[in-house]
Amino acid sequence: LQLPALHRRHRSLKHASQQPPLRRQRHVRYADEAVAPAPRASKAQWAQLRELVRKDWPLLGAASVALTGAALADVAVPHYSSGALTAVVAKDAARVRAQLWGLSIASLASATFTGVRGGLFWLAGTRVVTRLRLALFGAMLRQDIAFFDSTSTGELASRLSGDAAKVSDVVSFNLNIIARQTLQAIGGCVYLVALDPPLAALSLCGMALASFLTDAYGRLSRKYSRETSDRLAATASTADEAMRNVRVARACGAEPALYGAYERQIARLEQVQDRAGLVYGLSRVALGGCKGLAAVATMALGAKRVASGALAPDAMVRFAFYAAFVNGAAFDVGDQLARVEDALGAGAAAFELARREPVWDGKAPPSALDAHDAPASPSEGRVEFDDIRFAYPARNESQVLRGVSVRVDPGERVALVGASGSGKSTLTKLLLRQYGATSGRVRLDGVDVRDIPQADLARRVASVEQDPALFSGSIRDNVRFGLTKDDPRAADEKVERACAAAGLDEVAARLPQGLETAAGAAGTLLSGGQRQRIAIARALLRDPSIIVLDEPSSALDARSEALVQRTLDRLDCSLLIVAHRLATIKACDRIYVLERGTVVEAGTHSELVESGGVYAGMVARQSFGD
Ligand SMILES: Nc1ncnc2c1ncn2[C@@H]1O[C@H](COP(=O)(O)OP(=O)(O)OP(=O)(O)O)[C@@H](O)[C@H]1O
Repeated sequence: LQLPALHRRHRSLKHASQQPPLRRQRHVRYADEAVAPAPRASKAQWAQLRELVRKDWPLLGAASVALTGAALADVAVPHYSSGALTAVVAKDAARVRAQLWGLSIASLASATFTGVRGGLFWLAGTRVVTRLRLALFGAMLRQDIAFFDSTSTGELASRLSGDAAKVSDVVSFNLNIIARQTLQAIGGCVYLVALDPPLAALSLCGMALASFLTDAYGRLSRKYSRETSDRLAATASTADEAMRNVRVARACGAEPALYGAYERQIARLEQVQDRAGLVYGLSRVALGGCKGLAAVATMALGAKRVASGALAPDAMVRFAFYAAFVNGAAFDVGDQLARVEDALGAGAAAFELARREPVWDGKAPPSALDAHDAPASPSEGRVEFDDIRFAYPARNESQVLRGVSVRVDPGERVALVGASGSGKSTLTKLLLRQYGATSGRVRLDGVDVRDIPQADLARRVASVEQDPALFSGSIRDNVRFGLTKDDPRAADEKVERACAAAGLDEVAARLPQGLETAAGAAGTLLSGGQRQRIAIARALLRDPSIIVLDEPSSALDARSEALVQRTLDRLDCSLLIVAHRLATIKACDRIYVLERGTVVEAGTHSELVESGGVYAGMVARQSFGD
């Protein structure tokens, strides 16, 4: 599952815009349509499975040798057990002993080889699931941000855990059983034909009918399996959203509504699982019936042939043993083949995701995973938004930015103000290259941001979001998040300096373990203001040439606000601030006022107040886009 070479992923905007909408690429189907047999697992899925196991060929080779040994030993078992039985009936003690010795050796050999085979296949399966999960997680990290707008994290987690495990079972168990039972069935068939060809032909007809039924069941089960995994992903996504937002849910008394939503998703899942169970039951009835009738017919013909003298009674006993042995093996092969198809059906979405190419434009890929060695370019922090038009991919029809031009010169502080929804944050997202402009250019130091490797862009532009995201780990870990240990910027004294500049030191002094205090999953153990300071310290530590600051309107108290303001004043890098506070705005070199995706005014605080326009109205109302 190596991702294709980078150059193949360079796409033109035109190409990108021809991609089908993301919704259509996903496979969650909720309609309770009649279940039609699904096509066989596609060649692509088999090819991906082969690719996954390729590195484990030595392991699988050794497992196959053990498997062949186990199968041969197993084929010998009915020979000795039927021989022992006929010797017992004939009261031939010497033959009974000889047969029992043979049976003991065959059984011990079978047990040993089976153990080795099982262990080695298990190991191979573990490696496959690890590789698939890594490929999936890497693919997720590489996706364009628009992908995450239309795919829930719960669904992705479900692909990563459940679907990947199913695919690994194919290697650990299913293919292993298929190979073993196929060898046993072939060996047994050879034995049957050698014993009595007409009787063998009848037995084989019964098996052919059973395999036809198994195949039909396999197709249905594959379809159900795909549906089950999609619906499981949907339930995971509902649960994930509810758990992530449990505090809001509690505050709104929304638990019953959330429970109801989950219950509906589970009911849909149950529906498809019920149908799958019914089909499974019916298939067992048909297969069991077919097996039983084939055994009766074989016995009847065998009895006739023994009565006519065409077949020795001893040979008939052997035949009965081997017919049951081959029947069992053939049945298992069919059953396991259905499970393989089933698992590949369930894993199809995971495979597709692992191979999904992010939709992007420009020379550099959108994820730093693909640009480890990008050299740090010198940067002066000059930004130009040049006649930007933009609509979010998930909402193509509504233009959020309509011809916006904004400039930030090196070392300048520039504020974006305007009513909620006017497009201020969106503009900053284009600088961070979370999305690509539909038309127009965003340049950093004269270079289109789409051509700057993501790792380099992350070095030059730091961002402080309105509601900063934190990761599990300590406050210190969160401040140096993303920096490697050998990065000189991650040194303890630098972290402490950045924390002091952001006012985090006094927060840490009040916490039991200072900067080592856990932030809690998603920063739940800290207040909004504390999270904001961590994000500011994180940005300062990176020593960027420009900081994008989406200012919260209320997360900091007056004292912290003054402290952060003083810190910002001392910075010599450029600042692009989505501003909500007069103190911040006044200190800016230029202010752009946005209204419904266009710049309606630009200038300094005093110029704009004097002009008596939209901004002057905001100042009069003391309201800056809240
Ligand atoms: N990921 C997204 N997908 C689709 N539409 C979005 C997305 N993010 C924002 N929008 C829409 O884009 C418009 C502009 O949003 P934006 O966040 O840029 O506004 P803003 O001026 O920063 O507002 P605020 O001051 O409230 O943060 C809004 O109508 C919003 O609904």
